[in-house]
Amino acid sequence: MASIFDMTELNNGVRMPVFGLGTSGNKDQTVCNETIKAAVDAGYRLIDTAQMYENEEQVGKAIHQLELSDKNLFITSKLDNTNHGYEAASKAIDDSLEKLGLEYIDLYLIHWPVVKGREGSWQEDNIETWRALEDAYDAGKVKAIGVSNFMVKHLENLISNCRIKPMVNQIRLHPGVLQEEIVVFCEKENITVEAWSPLSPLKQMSEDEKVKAMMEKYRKTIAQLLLRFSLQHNFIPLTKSSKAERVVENADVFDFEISKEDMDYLNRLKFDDLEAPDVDEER
Ligand SMILES: NC(=O)C1=CN([C@@H]2O[C@H](COP(=O)(O)OP(=O)(O)OC[C@H]3O[C@@H](n4cnc5c(N)ncnc54)[C@H](OP(=O)(O)O)[C@@H]3O)[C@@H](O)[C@H]2O)C=CC1
Ligand SMILES: O=C1CO[C@H](CO)[C@@H](O)[C@@H]1O
Repeated sequence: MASIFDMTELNNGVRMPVFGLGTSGNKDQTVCNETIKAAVDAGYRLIDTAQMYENEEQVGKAIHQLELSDKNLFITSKLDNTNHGYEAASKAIDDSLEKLGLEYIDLYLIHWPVVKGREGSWQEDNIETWRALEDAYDAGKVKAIGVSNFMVKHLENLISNCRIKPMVNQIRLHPGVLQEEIVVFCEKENITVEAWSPLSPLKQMSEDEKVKAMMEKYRKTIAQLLLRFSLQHNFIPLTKSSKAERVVENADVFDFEISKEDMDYLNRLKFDDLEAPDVDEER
């Protein structure tokens, strides 16, 4: 991976940055302003928010301070679990556009496949909700549409019942949680994979002697090793910090390559306290 400015092409031809800034937990306007400015200065172009994070307005304000047209930002938001269903989802997309202060959103995702009150009918629910995303796509309100936390059965159901195939699936991925079945499925279906919480094993890995040796060998922090690991898997990592200096540190991952032997070691790591979420649990 040569540069933070590299782009990948989605299955509809839209180009998406290969490295992203997460914003979950950053609601404070000053924190949003400082971290988003630091990110864009460091080369991040993809910014990930969600209705659930209750910060679309703050993220919108922060990006509008940056002379958006010059910076070519790629903004993602996600449908809140309470907004499933055609009517509610259509309205929710308009709400996101308004809160973000944008004419269009680059990527809009269904956040979770199984939600409260609709757990017994997730198949129909996802098909109906997806129709709202398809119509918003046709109307130019969103430039790409996708899903998050969808496993193979959820995607199979959607793909066999939709007009427009999802372009992206955003799932939890890091050493210890590699979710191979869904990753291979997405590769086969040409659905781009984003990795959420890529830094989850920071603490666990800090106690690992081999990882400590890698830090010396590559002269990188564990956070940087984890983000590089994600890039070498061809995932788009989304990483968040409330501190501008960490946002900058996390972007400094395009000048080294983790060897195959070290990747194999990181791929084999397992942690008792880190696992993939149970996506069938209602939310
Ligand atoms: N689709 C989904 O269901 C989900 C999507 N997401 C998305 O993915 C994004 C990333 O996931 P998230 O778990 O937030 O982020 P990360 O995996 O990047 O981890 C963030 C945590 O690590 C800390 N951190 C960040 N950088 C460093 C560093 N260099 N050194 C040490 N600690 C560091 C942060 O603390 P501090 O802020 O104090 O620096 C924070 O506690 C989210 O923000 C969100 O946009 C996340 C979860 C679920
Ligand atoms: O996007 C998200 C941010 O973090 C939350 C708590 O871990 C998740 O549940 C959610 O999906």
